[in-house]
Amino acid sequence: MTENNLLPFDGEAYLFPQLFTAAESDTFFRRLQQETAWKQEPIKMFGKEVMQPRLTAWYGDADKSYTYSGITMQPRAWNEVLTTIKTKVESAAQQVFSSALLNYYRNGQDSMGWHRDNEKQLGINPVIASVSFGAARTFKLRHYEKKAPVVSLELTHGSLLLMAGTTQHHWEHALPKTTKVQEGRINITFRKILY
Ligand SMILES: O=C(O)CCC(=O)C(=O)O
Ligand SMILES: [Fe+2]
Repeated sequence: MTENNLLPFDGEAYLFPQLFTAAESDTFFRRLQQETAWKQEPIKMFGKEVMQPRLTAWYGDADKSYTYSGITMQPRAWNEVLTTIKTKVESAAQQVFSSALLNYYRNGQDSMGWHRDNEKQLGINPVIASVSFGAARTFKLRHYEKKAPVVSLELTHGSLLLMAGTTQHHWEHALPKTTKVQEGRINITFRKILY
């Protein structure tokens, strides 16, 4: 990997700030916003059902369903725009993906809490490829056991973040709420589901 590792120890994270040009990214944002089957899903939090603070959709190879934060998602078939993005991401990541979780953060009040992408279905040291379009948002990683240090990144329009190695064991990540952003952001995390 020619990019610099952003994590000081216990994992790997690499940022490609401009995998896609601004013009490509504008088109992808608009198409993903319009063509995706967005839904707001409930999630169990301390035994209570609450709505997730974002819209989501799950796409992927037909034989790979996925359980994420307690919800099992049936994948929709890859469409043209996702296939185009996936092909470019696979060549940057040097790895093939089976599935994609799409997240639509409608504004700065939409968010994702601290978690690790450590489901057994992803294997021991998964590569997670995270592409962002639309409003730039701050993404945070922090060491899981120590809750520090915190590494903050700006995920800008057309960027790719790769998390690899032992990151999902030792680091958790989040997309915090912010009052500074009024515009939407669409994120796609490509994953490889093994079974
Ligand atoms: O929106 C982001 O950048 C984070 C998404 C994420 O962590 C996930 O889908 O697991
Ligand atoms: Fe995640």
